[in-house]
Amino acid sequence: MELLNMKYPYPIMVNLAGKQCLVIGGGPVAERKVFSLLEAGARVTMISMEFTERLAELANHSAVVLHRQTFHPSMMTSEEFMPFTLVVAATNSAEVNAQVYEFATVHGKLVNVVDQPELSSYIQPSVVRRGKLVIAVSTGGASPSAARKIARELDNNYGEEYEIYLDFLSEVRHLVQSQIADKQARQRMFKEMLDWDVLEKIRDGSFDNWKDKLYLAIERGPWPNGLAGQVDTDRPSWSTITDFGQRV
Ligand SMILES: C[C@@]1(CC(=O)O)C2=NC(=C\c3[nH]c(c(CCC(=O)O)c3CC(=O)O)Cc3[nH]c(c(CC(=O)O)c3CCC(=O)O)/C=C3\N/C(=C\2)[C@@H](CCC(=O)O)[C@]3(C)CC(=O)O)/[C@H]1CCC(=O)O
Ligand SMILES: NC(=O)c1ccc[n+]([C@@H]2O[C@H](COP(=O)([O-])OP(=O)(O)OC[C@H]3O[C@@H](n4cnc5c(N)ncnc54)[C@H](O)[C@@H]3O)[C@@H](O)[C@H]2O)c1
Repeated sequence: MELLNMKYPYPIMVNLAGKQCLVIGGGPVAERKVFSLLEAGARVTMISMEFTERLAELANHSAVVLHRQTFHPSMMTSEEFMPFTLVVAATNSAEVNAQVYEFATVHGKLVNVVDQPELSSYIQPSVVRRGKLVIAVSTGGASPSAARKIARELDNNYGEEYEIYLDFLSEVRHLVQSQIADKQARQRMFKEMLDWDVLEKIRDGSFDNWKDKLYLAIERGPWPNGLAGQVDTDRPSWSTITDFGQRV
């Protein structure tokens, strides 16, 4: 079976809020990994002989815990290792990084090895963030520069307005879920509301006013309870959901 031979990375968004993560190494690459872990709300512990200035500064503000020492598997009993959800091997020694990998894998931890993508159990993509919208680009280690370049292109195409847009979509989705009982009606609404010119409204400053009117209209209803197509004439008809948002 074709599927059995596939070995593509499995793309998931991991919730690391409040999770303990361990980073071995304290150079610029470790620093980059630590900043993205902190952005995800992780609690970071580091082991390294040396640390960059910014890492030392983070430690001064209690954002990370630093252990200034050489990594050796024996220095951590498995009990101590238990709290770590994931591990990053970011020293400049391929041998030490491979040791970290072995050690972490034996203990069932997710591990990123910065110089050996083939060992990594996860690879870090290049990321564009707009609030709830996360666009991740990966080449699976083939060309980190290409991943970065493509992410920059997306960065130019998806402006800051997407943060407000995603908050809006999330909010209106909850509102629709509470107001429209019929599943088909809801799903059609979710699809068709993407055709409303919301991004345009955010850009031209008319969004807040329009949103208030839209929410009132959704709350006012009434919305169909029957099957698609069986809608009373005084209710917003199926054919007008697309332009419902434009008319409020
Ligand atoms: C996306 C990003 C995320 C991040 O790290 O935060 C990331 N690398 C970034 C930048 C970058 N890295 C390197 C350059 C120099 C130019 C070049 O070499 O191309 C640049 C470009 C730059 O700095 O502009 C050098 C490099 N990187 C790796 C190796 C080792 C090797 O290939 O063996 C070497 C060679 C070391 C050497 O030999 O000197 C390995 C990995 N780098 C990855 C991720 C993973 C694969 C991502 C993928 O392709 O899917 C992977 C496998 C492991 C991992 O880290 O998970 C981040 C962009 C952040 C942003 O968006 O701004
Ligand atoms: N994944 C990526 O995006 C990427 C990008 C560039 C480079 N790299 C690779 O990452 C490696 C690290 O890059 P860097 O610029 O941060 O290197 P660096 O040389 O500046 O820092 C290495 C760090 O590892 C620590 N270290 C070394 N041996 C150790 C040990 N036995 N125990 C504990 N700490 C130890 C050092 O004290 C230092 O803080 C590079 O050698 C390169 O192979 C990866």
